[in-house]
Amino acid sequence: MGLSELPHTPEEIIDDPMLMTGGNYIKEGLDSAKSICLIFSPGEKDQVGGLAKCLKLFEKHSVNLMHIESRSSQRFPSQYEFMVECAPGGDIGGAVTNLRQSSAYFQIISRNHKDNRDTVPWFPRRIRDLDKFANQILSYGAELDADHPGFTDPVYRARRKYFADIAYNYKHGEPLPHVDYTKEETETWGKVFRELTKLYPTHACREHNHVFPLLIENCGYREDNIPQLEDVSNFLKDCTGFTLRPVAGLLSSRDFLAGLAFRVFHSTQYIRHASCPLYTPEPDVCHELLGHAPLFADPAFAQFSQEIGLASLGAPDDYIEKLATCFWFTVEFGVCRQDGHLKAYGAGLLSSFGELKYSLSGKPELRPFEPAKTAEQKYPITEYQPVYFVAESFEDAKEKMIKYAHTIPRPFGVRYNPYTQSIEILDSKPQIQTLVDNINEEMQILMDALRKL
Ligand SMILES: C[C@H](O)[C@H](O)[C@H]1CNc2nc(N)[nH]c(=O)c2N1
Ligand SMILES: N[C@@H](Cc1ccccc1)C(=O)O
Ligand SMILES: [Fe+2]
Repeated sequence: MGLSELPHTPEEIIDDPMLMTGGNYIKEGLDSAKSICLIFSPGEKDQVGGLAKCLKLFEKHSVNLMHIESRSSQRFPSQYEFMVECAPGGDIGGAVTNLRQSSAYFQIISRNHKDNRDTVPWFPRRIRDLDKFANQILSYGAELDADHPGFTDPVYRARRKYFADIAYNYKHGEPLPHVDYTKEETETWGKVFRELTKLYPTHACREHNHVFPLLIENCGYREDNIPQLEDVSNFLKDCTGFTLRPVAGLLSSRDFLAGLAFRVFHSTQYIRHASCPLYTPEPDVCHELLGHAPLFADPAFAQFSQEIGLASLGAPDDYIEKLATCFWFTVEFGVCRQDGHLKAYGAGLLSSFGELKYSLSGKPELRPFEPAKTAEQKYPITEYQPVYFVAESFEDAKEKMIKYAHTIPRPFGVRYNPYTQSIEILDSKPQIQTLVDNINEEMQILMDALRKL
């Protein structure tokens, strides 16, 4: 597709005040998995018609654009900043070289990072960018074992397709689709719920046991009812600002962690196959709602999760893998000591009554949680873990994990702006100045409150 075949030509965009202001966009029609995003501000002298000149450059180098937007620059307050998304192909290298020379600010963010080693891997910058993850899941039969318990059951497969469609079609901002679960599905939930709630008082960490009664009271957590994602999401939003969005299955670590930066938790909505309620090789609604959701209602845990998410944005692949491994052995399968007893705080344990019992039985190997070492440990995703890492306390695990996350190299700082629900890339003085001003205002509020105490 050439530039001229885009839904709008560059001239049309510039002439159309609607497209040049605040929320302008060109609808994306292409697969964005391999696109490259360029963020740039034209030099000072190029303010008038700056974008038009740049767009000509892309045309000259036969680069197709999928998306263009303009914002007021946070780095040079009197100037504009542009984000263009280029489809793979054409002479992108030539266009980049040209553009870099004439730009006051220039940054490349690449979705196809493997072929573009010197660029920052793509990451979502606005909350609605999470819509792009929908069809990037690992599926059973392909990446996951084909001996999945539901693989040969046509009724179960049809049901999974139904849930996958909900997730694929979901767009940020919509209410989370309400699902009528079948009698069999509710019975599976009932069995998992009954067995787990028997174990929680002795096996789950204090924080999980503290929040659980609130979910029973507010969100319809009952043996005979599978809670609706919408109700849980609204509850979490009130507690910590966390929200859920439906996902069709296991997301890549990079995408899953990126969601956390926005305090968004990707949640599956289907339930495990009825034949094996005690353990499933994939996350399901039991795992998300019984394992993960309770802790996202805890402010300190919510903050911790978001920090891991922020640390992952734009991180190199090998660091994502290390971060995900630490995440796996803490948030997913972590064990900690509380009052001298071993307790589970990992969601994968708190949702599997088989593995929950097993993990604290004394049989599996236990090692102290030490991020640098834990990050190197290989692990299976479709069977009980052979090794668990024990933290001295829940607090200790969080602290060590955050320290570790901050060792990830990246050429800029990032910050989540909750008002615009977007990630700010902090790499200029004016931005830092704005941040300092904000903190100053918070200090005023603090001092005022202190005086009144
Ligand atoms: C980050 C880490 O790999 C983690 O275990 C993720 C992977 N992807 C996921 N995807 C979904 N849908 N749900 C999850 O709980 C996870 N966990
Ligand atoms: N094994 C977990 C689900 C899960 C699968 C994969 C990763 C994390 C959790 C359960 O049975 O509840
Ligand atoms: Fe999980």
